[in-house]
Amino acid sequence: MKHTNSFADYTADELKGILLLAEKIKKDQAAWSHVLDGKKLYTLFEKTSNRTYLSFVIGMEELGGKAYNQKWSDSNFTIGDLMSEVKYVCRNVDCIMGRFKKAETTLGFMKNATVPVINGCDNTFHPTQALADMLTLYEKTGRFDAKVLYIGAKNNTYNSLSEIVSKLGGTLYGLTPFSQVMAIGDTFYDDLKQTGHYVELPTDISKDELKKVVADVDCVYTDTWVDMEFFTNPGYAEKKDSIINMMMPYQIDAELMAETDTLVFHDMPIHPGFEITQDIMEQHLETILDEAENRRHAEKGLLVYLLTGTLG
Ligand SMILES: NC(=O)NCCC[C@H](N)C(=O)O
Repeated sequence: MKHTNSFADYTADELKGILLLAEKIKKDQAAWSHVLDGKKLYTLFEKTSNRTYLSFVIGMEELGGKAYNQKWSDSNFTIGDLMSEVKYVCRNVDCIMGRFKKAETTLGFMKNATVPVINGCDNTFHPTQALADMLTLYEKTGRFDAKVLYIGAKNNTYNSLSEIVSKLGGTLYGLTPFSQVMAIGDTFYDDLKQTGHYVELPTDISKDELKKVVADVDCVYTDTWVDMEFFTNPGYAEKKDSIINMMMPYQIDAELMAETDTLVFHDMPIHPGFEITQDIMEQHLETILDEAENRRHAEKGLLVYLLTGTLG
């Protein structure tokens, strides 16, 4: 029984196995349409969602299983003892996917659950997005050891992407002038640096130097400058202008992407005019939609692995 939160809990071979399984299922969906017959997935959303909801619910159905969705606000998890509620849920379902605002809640579920719990994005990690990103990179480059330049806020998506790229032998270059408040261990980034596959770029890097990195990598990746729940944080309105001013020099724009065929990824929802310009978004939208669709395919590989113990 295995939970999915930090990729520190997975070996590189396991991750490659899940991605290859995902690719196999994607190429012959009919052959896998009964593999999870009778299996039940409970999906819980405290944070809002489009891709995580659709990909898990439809993915589970395509594998022969069923997903039962619940809004966090309609649930009883916060009005009583969490441990006993989680244990009760596990008497009913085979797997839990939770998208919670805080890592403490994700970890509370993982500590008490007797079925696999998948983190569907909290304030620290977004592992299923990272699996979809690697599947997309593998499809487009034929390699697991891809080179990725992430430009944007240091956040949940960044953490999981950094973990998986470095674990699979690629290189993650991070240009992250702004950091979200996250419940991450003190040594997380130092440990990544120790791998030799994670490089933090100086925020005063010149545009010419940055363009050289862009030309050298397989993919430039960006995400929203503030996580979705951040909008409701007290004080956000006052901070908004300073965040925009700080981040605007790092926008993915035509000048940065000139004379290169480097891929552009975004985990969506996109905010054109902020982390990426409208023209660059439109130019790379098919790739971004391939990446978004791959949420479902990557999660199908993960669900089959977690619920059957096989990598196909
Ligand atoms: N594809 C997604 O699941 N996107 C939304 C989550 C990422 C973003 N960093 C957030 O937490 O709001």
